[in-house]
Amino acid sequence: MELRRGVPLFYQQFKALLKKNLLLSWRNKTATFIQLFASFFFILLLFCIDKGTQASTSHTTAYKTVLDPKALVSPPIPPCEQKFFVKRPCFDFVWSGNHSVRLNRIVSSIMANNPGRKIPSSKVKSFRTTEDVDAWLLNNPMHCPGALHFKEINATVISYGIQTNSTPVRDRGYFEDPTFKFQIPLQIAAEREIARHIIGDPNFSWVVGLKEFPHPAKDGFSVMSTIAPSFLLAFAMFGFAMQIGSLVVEKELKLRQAMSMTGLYESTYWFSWIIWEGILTLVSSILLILFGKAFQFDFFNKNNFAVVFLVFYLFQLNMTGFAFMLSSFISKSSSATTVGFSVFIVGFFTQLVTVFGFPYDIKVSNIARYIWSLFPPNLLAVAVDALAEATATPEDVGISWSGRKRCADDADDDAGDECVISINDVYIWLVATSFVWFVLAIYFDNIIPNANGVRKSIFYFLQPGYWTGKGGNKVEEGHLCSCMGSVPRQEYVTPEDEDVLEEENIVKQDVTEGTVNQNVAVQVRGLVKTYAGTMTIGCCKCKKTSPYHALKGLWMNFAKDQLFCLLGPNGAGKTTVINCLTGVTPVTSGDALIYGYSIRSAVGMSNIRSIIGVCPQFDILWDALSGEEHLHLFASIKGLPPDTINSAAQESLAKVRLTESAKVRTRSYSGGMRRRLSVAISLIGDPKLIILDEPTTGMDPISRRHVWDIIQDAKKGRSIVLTTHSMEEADILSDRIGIMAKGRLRCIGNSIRLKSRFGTGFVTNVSFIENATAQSPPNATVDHTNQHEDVKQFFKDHLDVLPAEETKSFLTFIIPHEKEKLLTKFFTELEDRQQEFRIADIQIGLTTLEEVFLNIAKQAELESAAAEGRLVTLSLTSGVSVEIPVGARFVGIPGTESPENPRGNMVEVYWEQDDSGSLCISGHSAEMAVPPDAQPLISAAPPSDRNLRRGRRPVYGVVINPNQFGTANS
Ligand SMILES: Nc1ncnc2c1ncn2[C@@H]1O[C@H](COP(=O)(O)OP(=O)(O)OP(=O)(O)O)[C@@H](O)[C@H]1O
Repeated sequence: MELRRGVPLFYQQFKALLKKNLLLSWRNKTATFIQLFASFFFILLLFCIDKGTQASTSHTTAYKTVLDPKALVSPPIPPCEQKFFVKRPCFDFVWSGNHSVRLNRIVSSIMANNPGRKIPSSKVKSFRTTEDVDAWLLNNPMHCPGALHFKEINATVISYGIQTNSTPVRDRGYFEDPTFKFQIPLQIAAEREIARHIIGDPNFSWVVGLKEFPHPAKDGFSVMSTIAPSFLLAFAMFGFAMQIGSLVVEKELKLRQAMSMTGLYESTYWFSWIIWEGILTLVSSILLILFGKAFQFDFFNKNNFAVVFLVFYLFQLNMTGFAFMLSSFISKSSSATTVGFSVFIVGFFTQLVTVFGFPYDIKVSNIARYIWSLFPPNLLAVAVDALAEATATPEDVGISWSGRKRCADDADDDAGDECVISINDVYIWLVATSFVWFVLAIYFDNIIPNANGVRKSIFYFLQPGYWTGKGGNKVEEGHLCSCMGSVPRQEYVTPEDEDVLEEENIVKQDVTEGTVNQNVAVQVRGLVKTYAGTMTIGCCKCKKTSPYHALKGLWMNFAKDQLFCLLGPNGAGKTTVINCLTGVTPVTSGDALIYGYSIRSAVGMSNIRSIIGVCPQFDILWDALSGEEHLHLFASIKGLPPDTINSAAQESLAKVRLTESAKVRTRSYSGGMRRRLSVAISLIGDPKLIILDEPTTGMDPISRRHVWDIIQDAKKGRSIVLTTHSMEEADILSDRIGIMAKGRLRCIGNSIRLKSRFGTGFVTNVSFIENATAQSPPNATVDHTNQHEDVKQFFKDHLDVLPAEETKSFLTFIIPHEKEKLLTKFFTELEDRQQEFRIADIQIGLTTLEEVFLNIAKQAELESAAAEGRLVTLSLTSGVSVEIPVGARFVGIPGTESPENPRGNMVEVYWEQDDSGSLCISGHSAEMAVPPDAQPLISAAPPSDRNLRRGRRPVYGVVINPNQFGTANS
């Protein structure tokens, strides 16, 4: 099948990724809804705050333009209850001068003639003198808003004085004005009634009108310029945190790595995200303005639509770039909210500062302004402030499209030269910094180590190969701020195993002759992978790790049309081999050719990606996508022609028996189904090489057998590299097996060869005639012991072996390979005596692959322990403890020498591997005399004994070379 390449592939991948983003957003409806519609809630909040603010200033016309002020005509004395926070019982007024009859009459008239309301006598309190009133007011604060003090001078003159309660009392945000509310009505009433009394005309009157000045509206508290920037920033934070989360999740779950392994262009990846986020921000910006208009904000109604839209759209786009850049530094998606919140908090304060005028003022240096403008919330604040200013009063008309280039103060001639930034300048800043964020996002993404600790050099973009696509993909490992320790060269070690050596020589011959073997799918040429030790300098500590040789020089061929199985204990290096072959991790030295393409070349790797299918060790799937959608996505990324994608996906699903669950989201898949889908993804596009890293892990036996069938089927016409911990799987599926341990290939060959070379020998099961009693007289007892003893003796006499396992009905013997020549004759004779020994059946077979595996793993562990010189304490049954090297078999015990036994005693130590594969002592033999011909190999004591310095004196065993004496070594 011809796969797409170049621009058509870019477009196909772009469409597939856009569809994936659309599906993920659609499936994650709550988050998407919040991202798009959060503006509604913030606009609603702004509306409520605006209404609240208007209510709190409704008593004053200061914030309104007053052109034709209305007069307040002869205001009445208000009831005392209208005084803020008055205490009951309260009085509308108190007065002094009650000893005078005339004055009493005047006050009665004030009460009776109060416009609109007669004042009852219970609401007025009289005193004789001014001092009495003062004493009462002092003792009864807040019980009365005003006092009148009358004095009769003569028949035609009555003087009066007024007192008001001027304690500043605030209610719902504003202070009561005692002059207008209480003093002036009292004054008008007193003067009116005194005049009527003196003139003697009860209807004498005049009209007093109280009017404010006509005035322009005062600049007051503007919700849009003060609170709105923070609110709009908070609204943008939803999208911001989600964008970081989406990018980091794909990184964290290695989804991006899986797509890259399938051949995804880096440019497509970024482009698809930018376009998708661009669409979301476009919609949310339009919705924001529509909601603003719906709530009748002048800010949205009077300013030109395009002017306001561009502010919010460019700001949100800028925040997207900012989010992309920050996501490079974050490795856990759970941190996205924290980062979003932190940016909001910082933005909140810097916006406050911006609204107060810093640094967008002619007096502040340009440098400060440029630095300040790098933080997107500040640009939003300055733009929103300008737009709010332009619609602050009813007379303001807002900013038109053509007016976007004018500074807010330009209209004001006096302050015209003060303005430093127009809305148009904000646009330019937002566009320019968005571009910077996107470029930095790609740059940091390349130079900050990915989930596998791989990154590019900090100057990678200066390499011409990066731009031409030839060799510019060189990657490094380790953290940016880590000082890489020097990587020691991996010394060449000649393989001990003859098959491994032969394989190595075959590959080396190809390398020397420069030939590419046409029968070989993958040729591994001296692959070395060393994870460099790093020294990370933290704030208070320095963490140092030493280099680790994960692969120590692998030479092998994986033939075409064959399944090669890589086995090995945990940490052997299997996944590292796969990661090197798939370009996930760079190789330290050596190379590998996959169908002739080198994994070390960028061009080679891009060709390799189109011909391989990979099933990674852990399922790399989007929970919200279905099995079918996964296959469509990966098929598109791979470059399958669009008209074949659906059929290829259906075929792959059918192969792994997931057709019925094709439309079910993988969140609902069982572990086995997820694994099968991963296998299906690796099969899509008919790859020439399939790499399966533990494909059946976690599967039940039925699913496992089914996947084996799939693999058997897939073997036809292509090569498969399989790693597994299931020996049964390896035995059934493999054409060839390589067992690795500690980064080296330990053996290679087909299953039978490995078993015969590395197994302990032939397993022979002898089963006895069951229910022998049935053929014996009823009360006769069959002596199993005798039966068994005879057979045991027969094996002992002829092959010198004892049973490895014994039950009532069978005996199991392991016959070493060396005895192979004796076997034909031995079994013929045993069969002849079958009746005599009452043997029902004799079965003979090779030892299992598992045993081979365990032997190889144990051998590797022993070698490594010996090389590292690790010590462990052997506690003897005699009570003595000796320090011995891990893996030592025969150990002489110091202090057991005697005149009769001058060489002392030794024990044979039995080793086993614990769950983690490390060697541990399982027991030891009885003490025996060290044979005279045995040679001590080494003393376990290290040259400088730290324990001695601590005052303890450990006993060190003497390792004895088992080859130096005959009997013990058998
Ligand atoms: N990025 C890394 N940095 C340092 N050491 C690493 C890194 N990745 C792997 N290793 C080490 O390399 C060794 C080989 O690891 P690898 O994953 O290849 O083993 P494996 O044979 O696949 O094991 P398993 O069967 O558990 O998957 C291990 O000791 C591992 O700790």
